[in-house]
Order: sequence, then C-alpha cells, then structure tokens
Amino acid sequence: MKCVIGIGGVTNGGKTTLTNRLIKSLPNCCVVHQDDFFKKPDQIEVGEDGFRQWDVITALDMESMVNTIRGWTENPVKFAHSHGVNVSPSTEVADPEQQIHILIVEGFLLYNYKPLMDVYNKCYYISIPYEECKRRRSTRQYTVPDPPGLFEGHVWPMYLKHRNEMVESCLDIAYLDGLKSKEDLYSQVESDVSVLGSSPLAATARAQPEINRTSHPRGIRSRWRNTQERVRLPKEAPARLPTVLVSGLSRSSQAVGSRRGGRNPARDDVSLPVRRQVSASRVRSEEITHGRGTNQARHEKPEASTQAPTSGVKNQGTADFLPVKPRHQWEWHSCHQHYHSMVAFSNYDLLDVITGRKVAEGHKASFCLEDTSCDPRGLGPGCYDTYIANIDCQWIDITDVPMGNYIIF
Ligand SMILES: Nc1ncnc2c1ncn2[C@@H]1O[C@H](COP(=O)(O)OP(=O)(O)O)[C@@H](O)[C@H]1O
Ligand SMILES: NC(=O)c1ccc[n+]([C@@H]2O[C@H](COP(=O)(O)O)[C@@H](O)[C@H]2O)c1
Repeated sequence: MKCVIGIGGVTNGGKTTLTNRLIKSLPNCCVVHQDDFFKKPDQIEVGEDGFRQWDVITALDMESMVNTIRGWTENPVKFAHSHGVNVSPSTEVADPEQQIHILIVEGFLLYNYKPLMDVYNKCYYISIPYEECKRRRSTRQYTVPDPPGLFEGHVWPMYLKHRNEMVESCLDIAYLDGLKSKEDLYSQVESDVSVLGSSPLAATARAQPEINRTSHPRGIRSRWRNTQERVRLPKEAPARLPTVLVSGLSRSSQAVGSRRGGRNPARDDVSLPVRRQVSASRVRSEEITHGRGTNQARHEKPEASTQAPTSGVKNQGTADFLPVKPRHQWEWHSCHQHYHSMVAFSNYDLLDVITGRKVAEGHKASFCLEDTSCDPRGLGPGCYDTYIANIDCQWIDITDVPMGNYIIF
C-alpha cells in the first residue's frame, strides 16, 4: 500500500520541521523536498518589480520533481535504498502491495501544479500570519539571500496568490495552524496517519512498534483518499500547452491548443484562469480617490474606485491560444468599445495585503485576446496582447473600503 502525504504551506511555516519529525516515526517513509528542485539563480526570471521571481512555479523544475515522485511510485523499496532510507526487514521480502510505504512531499507550492494534484492521498497546509512569517524568514539563510523588500514585495504577495488559487481548486486540504507547537503539529498529523495502521491492508505493518496508534476522532478516516488506489502520475512529462504570462507573472493555463489555423478538437475544454494577479502593486491610501455614495450600476464607475493596472498577456507555449467562441458570437462591449471573444478571462479583486482577505470585488473582466504584435486571430506562440490601465470598466469599487494597503489580485 502506497500513501503520498503532502506537507504544503507558507514559507517558514514549519513544513520541514514537521516532515523531519514524521519521517523519524513513520515506517518505510521517504521524502521529496520541493526546495531541491529550484532552478539555478541565472534561470530565475527578474520581474517588473526588479526581484528574481523565486516564488512562482516556473522557478522550479517541476517535471523533474514529478519524475522523482514517479520513481518512488514505481518502486518504493528501490527508491528508499537509493535515498539511504532503511526499510523494515519484512518489507524487503514481502509483496510491496501488502506493506505500507509512505512518501512525504514537502514544499511551498505543492497544490498549484496540475500534474501533481491527483497524487496525494492526504494534503496538509500550514499557515502562519504575516508578522510571524516575516520574523522567521528574516533569520533564514537561503542559497541566495533575500534582497531587501523581497518578502513584502514578492514572497508574501505570491503566497496569497497561490493560496487563493489552491482554495479555488477545491482540493481536500487539512489546514494546520503553524503557530501551534512543533509537538502539537506532529501529534495532529501523526494521529491521522495512524489510521493507516488500522487499515486491513496494513496488517503486516501493525507489528511495527514505531507507529503510535492513538485513537483518532470520528470522521478522520473518511478524509483520507483511498490509499489502495494507485498513485496517478502522468506517464510522460506534461505537453507544452499554451501558457499565458500576465504582467510578468506566469502560470500554465489549462488550455488545449492546436496548430495555428488547424482544427482544435479540444476547444471546448479550454478553461482559462479565472483569477490572476495582474500586479503586486500596492494600492496606497493616497492613490485611492475616496468619495462617499454607492453606485451599484454594473458598468457605471463609482465615485471611489481603483483601476486595474496594465496587463500584458503573452502566450509562452508552443501552440495557439484560441478563443472558444467563433468570431460571429463575440460580444460588443460598449464600456470598452471593442468586441470580447471570451466572457471571463480574469477577475481582479482587492485583498488586504497582510491577511489576504478580500475587501472588494472586481467584476470578471472579459478580453478579446488578439495578438498585438503578430496575427489578429487568438494568441500565437510568442505573441502578446496588452490591456492598458486606462481602458474603462476595469475598476474595482472601493467606496466602502477603509484606508490601508491592498493588493489587486
Ligand atoms: N511550530 C513551530 N513553532 C515555532 N517555530 C517553528 C515551528 N515550526 C518550525 N519553526 C521554526 O520556523 C523556522 C522555519 O521552519 P521550517 O520547518 O524550516 O519551515 P519551512 O520548511 O516551512 O520553510 C525554523 O526556525 C523552525 O525552527
Ligand atoms: N532554495 C533556493 O535555492 C532558494 C533561493 C532563493 C529563495 N528561496 C525561497 O525558498 C522559499 C521556499 O522554501 P521554504 O518553504 O522552505 O521557505 C521561497 O519563498 C523562495 O523565495 C529558495
């Protein structure tokens, strides 16, 4: 029986500490650290904000990480041997399917990479508040030290962005409060894991004294994904789908494309990211024009509003990024004074910079996505489209938002 446990969470939340404690007590337990898959500094892009973009998925060699996890899935005993992990003697001889094998995958961006989403039998996510995170981070030495302002300007905004995306992905995640003591966090996870020991498949593992089988609250068992299912990983590295880059921040869209001009049988599967950070720019109180009064009309600009910043959308993939709707179905938007080929491309909300709480909601922004630089049909590979900030109807109503520091997501 194989079981993959994800220990995800904010930087310095205590992921490594918890993982190290677990591997000491769990039988036949291997670990994959996401940090080991960071690309070299010269391969990390520098954003418009001047910071190296360490906290985005493209800073990591995720294909290599998937391959490593696949290696464990295919032969956990061999994997354990090659990683210096002792396996219990009975495991050496018995049918591997009748033994417990655990893999802990630990990292800050575990649940934002589609090929890995189905891999976990159990997902944990550790959070700590902004001030504590900043404090812990200030004492940490990474291979490349943090330049001044990186935490506030890049690390934390990216954490909020990815956490929001993760929440929207509806993965079944158990949230852990990283302010709890190290021992409390360990006990909480260990009591979940001990459920494994009571599974009929784990009969042989029951004899192992190092699993402390504490009683567990009702219902926890059902929160485990079926560990008898085989861990699913893509057979090959994911195809290079059209990927779009917005304002220097990239994330794979889940779009399936075709060669330019060709038929695209999967067009209706094109699912665009509905939420995208357009910039980590801070909306300072003095930048917000405050006026009272409400204005609920959908396309009427309220007295107090802030405008979404300019966003550039670039197709970084190798296939076309095409609208789902044919041209005759595109809608004329009088507010923007142009046609829209897709209803909802992005959604800008205003979040409190520290708590990440949504304080004001922008409406869904639709786009027509035509090449600014190349051909006027969709976005070809390497082409981009720009939506400048002064295009109307990209505002967020901040009439009822108190003065403060916010991020537009
Ligand atoms: N539960 C906890 N309470 C207080 N400090 C903790 C806790 N867990 C970890 N730490 C401390 O926080 C720092 C970061 O921990 P680490 O496990 O390396 O975090 P991560 O792997 O999530 O980046 C370390 O100094 C560690 O000792
Ligand atoms: N390991 C490295 O090479 C390296 C370099 C620069 C920054 N980082 C930082 O590592 C963090 C993720 O790791 P932790 O979750 O262990 O803190 C990211 O926030 C990133 O900024 C790592």
